[in-house]
Amino acid sequence: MALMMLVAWTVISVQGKATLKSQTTELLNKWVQSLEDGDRLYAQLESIRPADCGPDHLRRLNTIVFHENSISNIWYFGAETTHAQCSSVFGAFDPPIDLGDPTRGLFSTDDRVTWYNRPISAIEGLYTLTVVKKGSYGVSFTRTGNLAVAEDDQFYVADPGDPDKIRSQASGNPDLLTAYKNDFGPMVGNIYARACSDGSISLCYLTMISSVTVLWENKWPLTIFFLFSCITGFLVSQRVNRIVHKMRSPAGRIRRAVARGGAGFVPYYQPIMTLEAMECQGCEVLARFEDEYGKLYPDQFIATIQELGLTWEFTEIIIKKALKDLSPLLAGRPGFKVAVNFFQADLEDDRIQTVIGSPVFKLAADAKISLSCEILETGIRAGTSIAKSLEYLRSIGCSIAIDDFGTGYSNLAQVKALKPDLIKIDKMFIDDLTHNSDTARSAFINVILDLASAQGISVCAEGIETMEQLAALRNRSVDFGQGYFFAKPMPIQDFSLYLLEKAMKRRIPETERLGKLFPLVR
Ligand SMILES: Nc1nc2c(ncn2[C@@H]2O[C@@H]3COP(=O)(O)O[C@H]4[C@@H](O)[C@H](n5cnc6c(=O)[nH]c(N)nc65)O[C@@H]4COP(=O)(O)O[C@H]3[C@H]2O)c(=O)[nH]1
Repeated sequence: MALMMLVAWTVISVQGKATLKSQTTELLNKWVQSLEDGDRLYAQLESIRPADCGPDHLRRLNTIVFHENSISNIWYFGAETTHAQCSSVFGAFDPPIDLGDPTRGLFSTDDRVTWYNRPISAIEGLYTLTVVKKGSYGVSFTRTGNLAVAEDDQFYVADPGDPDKIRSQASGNPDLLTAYKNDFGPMVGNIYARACSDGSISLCYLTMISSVTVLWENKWPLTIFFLFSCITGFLVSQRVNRIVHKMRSPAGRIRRAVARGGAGFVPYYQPIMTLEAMECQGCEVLARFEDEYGKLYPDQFIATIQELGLTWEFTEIIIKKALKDLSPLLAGRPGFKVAVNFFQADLEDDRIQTVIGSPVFKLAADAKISLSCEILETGIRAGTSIAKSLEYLRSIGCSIAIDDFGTGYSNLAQVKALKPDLIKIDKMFIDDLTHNSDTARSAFINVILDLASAQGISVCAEGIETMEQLAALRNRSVDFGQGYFFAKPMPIQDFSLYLLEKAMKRRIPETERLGKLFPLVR
């Protein structure tokens, strides 16, 4: 945008400078013409007799002014060469006005006219530029603009009688600039530019022309400038919007979190219980996410992770965090299974060596934690190399679980081929399970149980919420269960307490037995 504005501004400046230069040259020519007119006039004026400021004298002065193009007023000084006796515009002065040296300029400002800094109320409001005096007469020129020259920040006024001669000067004098501003009338404004002369004197003619004039006279750069501004403004705002939106979108947030090594991802743990002994034999690791923009739940970010192709990076982050959380907790619990959800994409194709061969498995082995790889039933597709990956995982000590079983369309042969250690029956089959239920879903559970028992595969029921569901599952000899009935997924602090509490309860019968063996003697 800055570049576009620079281009637009350069175009305007170049155009503006050209305009200023031509206007300055025009002004200079008019000025020289005026001076020549004045010179021609003096001889004629000196011949006027009698010069007494009487009606006849004034009429003759007026007649001369009438026929002149560039002369606006004729002054008569008489014997007192510094005192104006009369003028063609103002008539006779009584008493005469002391003008001092009338070869100097007269400047007018908005609210007063100053002649040598002395207000002359009689001619207030009129704009007379310069009086050039020769002999008894002086002339004021028709306003053609003043000629000014500038060198660096010095500001000079040219002598009207000799444009090459500098008569007055000011350095940043605001009064003088104001005076010029007014003398230039509507042309003058807040922009001034220099058009340097080519001559030997290193002076630049300075004129001031309003920015409005410059822009107005150069409509096309102005149009381009505004168009550029509008378009760039629009594009920039769009871009900013997109960036902000991207940053706040789930995709942006997840990408940032993964890039920062998993900041914002927190593993939660949900206990997996043995339904016979009702003991916590393992847990499922379920990811949660929270950053400065708030929380995201798995149904909001799991698909995004897949779309971004960050599946393994994410799984590694979760496994590492879970191992760090659980290592101190599971030291005395051999056989405790930590189930982690895997993405199907990571188990397919050539990812097996690069991805599955990850150091996280070594970390798990070092911490003596047995991982269980959960893979969605919907992820089982014929013709993929998923079986090879699962074989590899099994070889490094990972057990295999088919998650959300019943929601996919895998046939039993496909499932058998994968040789899973565990099948997790989806919650929807558990939802309408009652003690005596004989619905189609409940019949499906029986089929799975038969299949699993024939193949030596364990079964876990997901989403157990009620005592009734639990009873029905225990009656069917389902091995494991998971659900809000036992506990919701929880952060590591709560999960540690949960395990501790369970361990304490297990010891109670022992304590009771001890109590019986060694009753308290009071
Ligand atoms: N209504 C009800 N819900 C229960 C009950 N017991 C457990 N759940 C919920 O059911 C989901 C079980 O996990 P899932 O089938 O693996 O389904 C998971 C899993 O497929 C995926 N997911 C979660 N964390 C991860 C992860 O770290 N990696 C991968 N790849 N997927 C994950 O997101 C899914 C949803 O996870 P969550 O929202 O944590 O939802 C969890 C859990 O909170 C219950 O009794 N009632």
